[in-house]
Amino acid sequence: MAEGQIKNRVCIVGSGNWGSAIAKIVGRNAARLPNFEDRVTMWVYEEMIEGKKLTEIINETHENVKYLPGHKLPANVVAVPELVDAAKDADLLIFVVPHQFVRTICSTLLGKIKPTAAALSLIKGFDIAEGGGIDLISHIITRCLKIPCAVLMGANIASEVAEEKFCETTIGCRDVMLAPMMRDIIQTEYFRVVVVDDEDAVEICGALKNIVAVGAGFVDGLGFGDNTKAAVIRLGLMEMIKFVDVFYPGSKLSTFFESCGVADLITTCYGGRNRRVAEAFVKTGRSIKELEDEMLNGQKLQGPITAEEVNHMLANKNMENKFPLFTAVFRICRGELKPSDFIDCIRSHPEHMKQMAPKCSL
Ligand SMILES: NC(=O)c1ccc[n+]([C@@H]2O[C@H](COP(=O)([O-])OP(=O)(O)OC[C@H]3O[C@@H](n4cnc5c(N)ncnc54)[C@H](O)[C@@H]3O)[C@@H](O)[C@H]2O)c1
Ligand SMILES: O=P(O)(O)OC[C@H](O)CO
Repeated sequence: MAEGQIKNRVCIVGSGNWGSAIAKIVGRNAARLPNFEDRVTMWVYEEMIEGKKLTEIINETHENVKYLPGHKLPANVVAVPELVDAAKDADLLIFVVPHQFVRTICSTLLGKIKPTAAALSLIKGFDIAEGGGIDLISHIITRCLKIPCAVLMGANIASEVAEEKFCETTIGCRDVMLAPMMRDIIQTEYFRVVVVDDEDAVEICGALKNIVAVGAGFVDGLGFGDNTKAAVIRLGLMEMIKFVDVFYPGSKLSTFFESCGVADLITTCYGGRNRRVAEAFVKTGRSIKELEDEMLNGQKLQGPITAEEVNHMLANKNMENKFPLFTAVFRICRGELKPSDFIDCIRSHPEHMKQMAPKCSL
């Protein structure tokens, strides 16, 4: 990051639904804070909208008419179609793309960004690692680009944030020098930031909650009620805690009580896209891919792919039965089980077998 009187330049890598909502916040903060350059670049994966380039529409109208229609972006947010042009001078790179695109983006940026830059990832998801495990997206960014990467996750449905409805978010950042800068460029009166140092657990919460949201959509589609959904949320939370406990030991239980944990689970299981498409999947019997294309107008689902990535690791480690909810979501999305099998899969959940309160090593 630039020090002293030098102003930090920000690039937002991504311009989807969440990318555009966060651009509204970041643009305004950059314009008002003395230690940031006013101009914020926003990399846009170029596409044509009714014969016109999306970048041109955004720069002329200050509205991302495809991914966040009805909301004006600040005029200092400039849409740039070339990734390297957008990112090369940035001191802070805010990554906010569907997780399946991150490796390609990193390889395009390799050697083309400032070596002193820092990153903040808003991406909820994992990737498959060599050797049968999973990779955290922030780790991929750090490893590929050789820059530090903090994370931001929370109960943050983009449309509500864009409407400036009050909410909280969690930044996971171990670097005490970078944390205030990250908070300042993000925080507003209506978007309140809590910074914790438990980076990996924050990010894992953000990824895993999307699997639980798919389960919540299944029970909605099957016509169950709020008690059932509460059970899915609770069992999902317990699997999230166990996942972190087993695979990322040393994380803190308190992180699950931040916005990135319980709060995001609740919002996503009631108001998110993963829930909505999973409900339609049960009600219509059509494929998730078909419904994603039809219902989301180019926006991307993260839950079904994350369930697949997590299952890849659980199956390799022979641990699918320890995470029956994650496993059932994966098998139902894949067509190996019927949606109506969901409750049977979680009826005898390990959480129901405990005789006493769990002993958690977190
Ligand atoms: N939308 C939300 O409410 C929300 C809230 C919090 C976090 N998130 C997370 O933020 C991340 C980004 O989500 P989003 O809602 O901004 O995106 P989105 O779901 O709106 O995805 C669409 C974006 O992907 C881009 N895209 C399509 N094909 C591409 C390609 N081949 N390469 C690169 N980009 C391509 C599109 O141009 C568009 O900008 C996800 O991990 C999501 O889980 C989303
Ligand atoms: O719409 P979803 O299901 O991708 O969830 C959006 C956000 O992650 C909620 O915080």
